[in-house]
Amino acid sequence: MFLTSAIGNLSYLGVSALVATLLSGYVVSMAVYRLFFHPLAKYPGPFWCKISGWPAHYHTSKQNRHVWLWSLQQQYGPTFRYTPDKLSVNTPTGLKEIYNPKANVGKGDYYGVYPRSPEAVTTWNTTSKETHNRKRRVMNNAFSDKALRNAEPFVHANLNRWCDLIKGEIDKNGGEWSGSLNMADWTSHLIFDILGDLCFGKCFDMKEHDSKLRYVPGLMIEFMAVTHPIAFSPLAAIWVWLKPRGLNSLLTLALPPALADWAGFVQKCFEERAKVEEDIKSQDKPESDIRKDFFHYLVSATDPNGKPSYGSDELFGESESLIIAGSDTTATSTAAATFYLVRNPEVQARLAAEVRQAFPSVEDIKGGDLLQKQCKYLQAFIKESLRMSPPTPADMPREIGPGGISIDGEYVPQGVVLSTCAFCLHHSKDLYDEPFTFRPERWIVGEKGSTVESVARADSGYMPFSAGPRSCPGKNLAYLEMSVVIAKLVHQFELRQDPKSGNLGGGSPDNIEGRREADQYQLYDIFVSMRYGPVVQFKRRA
Ligand code: HEM
Repeated sequence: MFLTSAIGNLSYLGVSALVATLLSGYVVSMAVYRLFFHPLAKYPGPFWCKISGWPAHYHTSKQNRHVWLWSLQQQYGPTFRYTPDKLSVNTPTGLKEIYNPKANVGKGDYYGVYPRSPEAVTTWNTTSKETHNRKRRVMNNAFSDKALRNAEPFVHANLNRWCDLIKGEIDKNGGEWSGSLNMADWTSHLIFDILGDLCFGKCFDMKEHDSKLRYVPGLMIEFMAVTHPIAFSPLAAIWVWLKPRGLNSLLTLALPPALADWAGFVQKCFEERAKVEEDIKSQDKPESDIRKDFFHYLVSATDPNGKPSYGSDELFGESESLIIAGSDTTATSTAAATFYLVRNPEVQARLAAEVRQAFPSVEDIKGGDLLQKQCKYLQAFIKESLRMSPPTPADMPREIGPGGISIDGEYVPQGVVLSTCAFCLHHSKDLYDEPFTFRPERWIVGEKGSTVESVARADSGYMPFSAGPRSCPGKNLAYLEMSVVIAKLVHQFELRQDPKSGNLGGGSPDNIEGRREADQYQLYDIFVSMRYGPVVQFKRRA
């Protein structure tokens, strides 16, 4: 009664002053709590990051999240606080303890931002362990050794055609060096085509000069570039809360055109593929006629009652995740590999010699022990490319569950978000000598000072595919693709940087810390990565 009459007597200015005072009080007490009483108060980190998540959001929106985290590691050591409730733990034990099947952690709000509806959650973005177990079993079947053996011919068919197109570029230019080819685009077209074949049983034909689909990778980038900063913003929890309360419907109505086109492309991919499966079944064709692409494993998965496991929204979600996870990552690593080939001619020559000795004819190159175990320098080259430029370069956040967790011997309570960051670990001076120098020999015992201990130390921080139950199921496919692409390239061609392309793709001394090495392939974090160049010319190898 007294309060109502007091408020009734206040002027407009008085009410504003009261609200401002209450708000400031809240902000100040929250800041004091976060600085001095929060469970993460004892960890080092920038002042503003301890009281607010906006500095981290700023660097995310600039696509520099991984580089920024690395610069904090330089300043504060491997373990630091970078938002009020997030701790980055860039140590080999941190990596093991956070990302293992028994760790008391799960995916949280970051991932909850992505699904377009509750039914469209995927293997990648589900926050439920139960749902993940169910989905991951299906995914593991799709990536089994047998499934990969069935998939390999399609990788070669696309790759051989791509190499023929490169030869066409050489011939068009007079038969010696080709014109200048931007490998960010060329590798993207190749890997998208392979993914189309392996996932939906149909190559997208993006590598063909008359392709009408070359705009699609740009749509996907736009989707990630918009969604990733939202998912890492301090408003992510509110966003996730609002999604089933009207936000999803609003987004369906008011989606920016590029994002709507992207959703349309994914929808078309999975509807066309679902129709093929239906047609085959209705025509009672033999089992052997069915292409065992990834989609086949999803569409034929059944629950314990024999009913299809995946509804159409879920199939949409999985298709979208697979296109992004399976194409952009491998395209980035392949573009990065061509960058390191042209920047390191002596490495390129040694690779060519190794591959040509193992496979006298380019047609003989195929996955298996000879390529993937005995070609040691090739495998070291791939590892070094993925170390220097990991395609998912920043943090993979994991939220601690009830009861907390012990990390590097320290107790951290429920609700805190932990992560390691691939770019930080991969550029840690404690694990790698000269971490910004490209040196495949660091992975081979006995070469240029590498010892059993130094290689084991390097391995302990190597995490391009993450680790544990949510690590990448496509890892073996990615290694297979990279191995055959690089082997077939160096077997047939010499590659050189277009002299007129300047330092496209590399770092620059006047850039921010972490982006200053001219010979490091630069990634722009959108959870996966945007990249530019390198611009490469090709010549037939004598
Ligand atoms: C160089 C290539 C690749 C890299 C560096 C890479 C990296 C990763 C990483 C770091 C994760 C963990 C993401 C997280 O914790 O949020 C992941 C998950 C995943 N990747 Fe890959 N990936 C690659 C290729 C592929 C390919 C070729 C496919 C499939 C065609 C694929 C499918 C997936 C899926 C479905 C997940 C979600 C797994 C789960 O949550 O259980 N990836 N990948």
